[in-house]
Amino acid sequence: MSRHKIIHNLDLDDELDDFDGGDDYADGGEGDGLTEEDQEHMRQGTIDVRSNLPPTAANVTDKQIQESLWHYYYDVEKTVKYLVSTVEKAQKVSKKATAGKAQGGLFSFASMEICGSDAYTSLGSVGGRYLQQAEVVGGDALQFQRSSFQDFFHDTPWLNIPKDREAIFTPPPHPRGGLLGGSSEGAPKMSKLQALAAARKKKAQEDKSGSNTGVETPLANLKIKDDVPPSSNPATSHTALQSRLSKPTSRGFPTRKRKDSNEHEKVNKPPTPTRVSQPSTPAFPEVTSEVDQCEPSAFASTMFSNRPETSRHSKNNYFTLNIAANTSVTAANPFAGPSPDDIVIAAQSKANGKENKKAPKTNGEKRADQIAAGVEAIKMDDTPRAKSKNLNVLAEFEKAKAKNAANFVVIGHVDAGKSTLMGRLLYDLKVVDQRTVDRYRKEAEKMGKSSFALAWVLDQGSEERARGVTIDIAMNKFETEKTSFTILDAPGHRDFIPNMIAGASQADFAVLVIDASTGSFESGLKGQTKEHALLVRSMGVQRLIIAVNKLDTVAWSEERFREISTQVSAFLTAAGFQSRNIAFIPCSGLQGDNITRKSTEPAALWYKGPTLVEELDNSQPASRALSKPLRLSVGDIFRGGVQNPLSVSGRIESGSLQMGDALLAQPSSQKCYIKSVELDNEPADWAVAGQNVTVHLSGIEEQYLKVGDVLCSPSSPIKNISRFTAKVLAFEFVTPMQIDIHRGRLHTPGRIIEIVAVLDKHTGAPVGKKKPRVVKPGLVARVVVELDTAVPLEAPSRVVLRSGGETIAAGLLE
Ligand SMILES: Nc1nc2c(ncn2[C@@H]2O[C@H](COP(=O)(O)OP(=O)(O)OP(=O)(O)O)[C@@H](O)[C@H]2O)c(=O)[nH]1
Repeated sequence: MSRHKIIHNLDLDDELDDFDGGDDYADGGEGDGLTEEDQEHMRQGTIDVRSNLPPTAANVTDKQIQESLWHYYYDVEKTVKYLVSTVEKAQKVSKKATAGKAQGGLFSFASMEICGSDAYTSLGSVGGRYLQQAEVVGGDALQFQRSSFQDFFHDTPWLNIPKDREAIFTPPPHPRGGLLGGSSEGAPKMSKLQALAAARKKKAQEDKSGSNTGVETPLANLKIKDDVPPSSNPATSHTALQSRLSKPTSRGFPTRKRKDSNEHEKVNKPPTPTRVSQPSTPAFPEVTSEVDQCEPSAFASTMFSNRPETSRHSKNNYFTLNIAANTSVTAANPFAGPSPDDIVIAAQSKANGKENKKAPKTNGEKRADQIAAGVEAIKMDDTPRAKSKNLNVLAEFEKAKAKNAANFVVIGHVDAGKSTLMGRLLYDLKVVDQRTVDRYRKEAEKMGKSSFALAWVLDQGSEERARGVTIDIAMNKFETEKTSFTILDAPGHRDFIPNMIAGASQADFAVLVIDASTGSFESGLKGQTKEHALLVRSMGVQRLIIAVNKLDTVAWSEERFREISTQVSAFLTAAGFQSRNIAFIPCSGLQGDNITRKSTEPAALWYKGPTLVEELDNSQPASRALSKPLRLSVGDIFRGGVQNPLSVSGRIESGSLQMGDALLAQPSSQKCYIKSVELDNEPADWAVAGQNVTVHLSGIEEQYLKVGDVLCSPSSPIKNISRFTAKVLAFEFVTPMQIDIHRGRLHTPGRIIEIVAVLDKHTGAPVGKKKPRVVKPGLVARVVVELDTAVPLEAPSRVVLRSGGETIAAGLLE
């Protein structure tokens, strides 16, 4: 049985009895308090042992026999063996002592030196190891000791000991341990009889001083924390224990319930792994502030491990603290603690005000809220408004003959080389200058991550740089002759898929980066390569450019390129991409081959197709929902414009806006006004669908706006809904279940309450059973989703449904 189990199986009462009896063990009683059964065992055992002892051990007393019998649980054989060996040892000592005496009695004195101060102070009593041994065996040795002692001093006047006969007391070689005090760790192991004698001595001292230290120590170890109500468990409460432990007892031996002669030793050993340990200090600062609390011993912890959790140290507290602590220490230990997905969602739901859900309001509170809302509604808005130029924005847009604008999201498995590829592209197009890249290179080298220098052009966060992983969408712009592009560099790590979804929701098309190096393509395909491709497709992305990257690692093998292209295009067409909308480019982001210039590598000359930038420029201009009502998804909120107004940035999904326009923020239903507009950090009078814009607002306070909200025109507002029907493609098994609903930056909890039908992928007609209980991965189904709170959503928004950190389905609101 494991030690853990042994300790758990101990009976508390038994153990406490042992504590009671442990000291009585040495009180000299001869079986006082023994049960009748024990007395009979003892009587018979004494007879048996005596009859088995050899003549050399004739001097052994009944008391010694009985102590040994008790120790060995009436095992006659062991008792005899033990007593014989003890007598033999004593006789050896005695012989040596005799020899010593013959040499002037110095040996016995030397022996006393070995015993050290114990022997000296316990002279004639117990405690000194040597003397004690002699006393136990009785007979010759002890007599010899005493006589030799007397002999030694017979010619010595009192207190006038000649120098050459003075004792030199040397301390014991090890700190004294065990029952005589001090730690038993590192101390020489006591013999059993030494332990008995030590216990006697201790008892005698306690009797003298009237103190009860013998029970106080285990009691202190068993101390139950004050926050456990004493009455909750009378058998184990502090007072109950104290009264039990300090109860006087007349028994000479502990009761026979003892299971193992070594149990004390066991429970006094260092803490077991089962101990309910406090979390380490740095992670839980709040907990460490309570260091004044007594820690229970290992024994007590084990015995009381079932006690109710205290409010202060409840598991919940640990969990909350853990998250809080880890969010700030991720740089030190990046992947410790809760997953970044948890952190992202926790932070965003906090921003959405969904953390710490309040208790339902009372009627009185509701009435007060209504009155406050009414007052708010009739309040005069005295914020100075920007004067509208009353432009015909669509006509202005036509006139401007602006370049095509396109957003593309860069997706792919973690470490496929997405950021490096985009960093290279920006560097080669001179969007990023040489000095900046040199600086990144030096800094990256210092951190031992020199290969990430180009990725740092996109990965600007210190945590991203320390971890070498993209965490959030990085936005960058560049222009070709025909098009103004916005790069949305998405994280590849599965923990940051919510951020990838936010990026994909703003994209007109996608660049899928695949790591062609040996083994990486295969593992990426099983990982996020497929998931990302499926996600962007479900979110309405139709065009995909596949950058078959890191071809430098496989010597620009055309065969490898073909193999990857074949496998990936088979998967993509199965996922709903049309072959004319997908293109493959062999490239090396690190070396810059086939990104903005054709590769000059001799091994890469087999490729005659376009570079990545050329392929990007071939993209058809994205259609803009210019004539539809305004919908601006809030991607970021900040203060900092002229006179510090509240500013938001995001993509205009549909419609248009201009300075001075009134807006409605949903779901808060707060009205506000556009004070000024910025496009690409330049002031502008207006902006249209498809553009990423910054608007500085007036007439609204921060608490009414959150990331993921929608700004719309008050005349055609988006509605807040708490239930919708959607046509979704299942990535995993879908059943009525708890989910998180993602639309762009909006995340909200809810549940699938009904699976209406599984649908034919091509016709959209219901197939199979009505209201099936489960949708298998790969099938399309119509589901009804209920949200915890009403949010601005409308058909035909694209939503992603996730559960437990996995994307389970994605599709369109109906
Ligand atoms: N040999 C070689 N290594 C490359 C190439 N492109 C990127 N790498 C290396 O691959 C590693 C990962 O590059 P990143 O650009 O951070 O990859 P990523 O896909 O952006 O990573 P996440 O955004 O975290 O998913 C870095 O060490 C790069 O130097 C390439 O073309 N050839």
